[in-house]
Amino acid sequence: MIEVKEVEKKFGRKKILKDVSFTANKGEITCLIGINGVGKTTLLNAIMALTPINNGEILIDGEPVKEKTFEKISLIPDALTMIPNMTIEEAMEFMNDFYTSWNRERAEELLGFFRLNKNDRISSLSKGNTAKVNLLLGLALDVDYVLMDEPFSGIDMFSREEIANVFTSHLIENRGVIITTHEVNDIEHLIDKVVLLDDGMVTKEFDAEKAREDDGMSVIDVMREVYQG
Ligand SMILES: Nc1ncnc2c1ncn2[C@@H]1O[C@H](COP(=O)(O)OP(=O)(O)OP(=O)(O)O)[C@@H](O)[C@H]1O
Repeated sequence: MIEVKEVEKKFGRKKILKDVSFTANKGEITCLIGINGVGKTTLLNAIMALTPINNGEILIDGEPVKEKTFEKISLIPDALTMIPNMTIEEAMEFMNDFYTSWNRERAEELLGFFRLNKNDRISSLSKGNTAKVNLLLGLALDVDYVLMDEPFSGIDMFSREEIANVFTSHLIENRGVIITTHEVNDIEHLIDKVVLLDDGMVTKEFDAEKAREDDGMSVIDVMREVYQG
């Protein structure tokens, strides 16, 4: 389980995260929702210990992040960080050399799943295919937790659909996934848990399935209630 406890984060004098607490379980998709600039990326970076926090605590399976933690958690940023001149295959080789947790078989499977050509250069890829390569590189790591920053942002409907299909496939099964987004339309049916962020705090944390079954409310209905009163 990922436990975020009373986390506070300042940039200079500006308090971005004031008091953020939530949990994300293995085998579930947790969605962090909030408007642009609310601090979603900062929160993912904090979980990965890529940015220091000013207060609070973050635990992965009951322990603070240490070197070994990176063998069980990966962050897929909102942009691909590979050298543009590389082919997809070279990027995969690079990952293989760099990470002991790289799973060649899963990488090949993802390549087929996304119908990507491994001889294509990264610089020549469409936005949708770039997003897919980015996901491939993160999902092919054998880790328990995957953090994804806006995986659906700025890409066409068909690519979004293909990416959404990954979430219901065995390629995700049993892992704990945290996704950030400011639009839930495409992925509403995939989400197990929702964490709504506003003004540096968690305004609501709820089980999406339970809201559907018990109250007949979609994630968007709950958001409307919280944000518009
Ligand atoms: N390194 C930094 N130094 C100073 N301010 C920063 C830094 N990184 C982020 N911020 C500020 O922190 C706030 C939260 O940024 P963050 O990128 O975490 O938001 P977000 O919710 O992910 O937004 P978006 O949906 O636009 O990606 C923004 O006001 C941003 O300008």
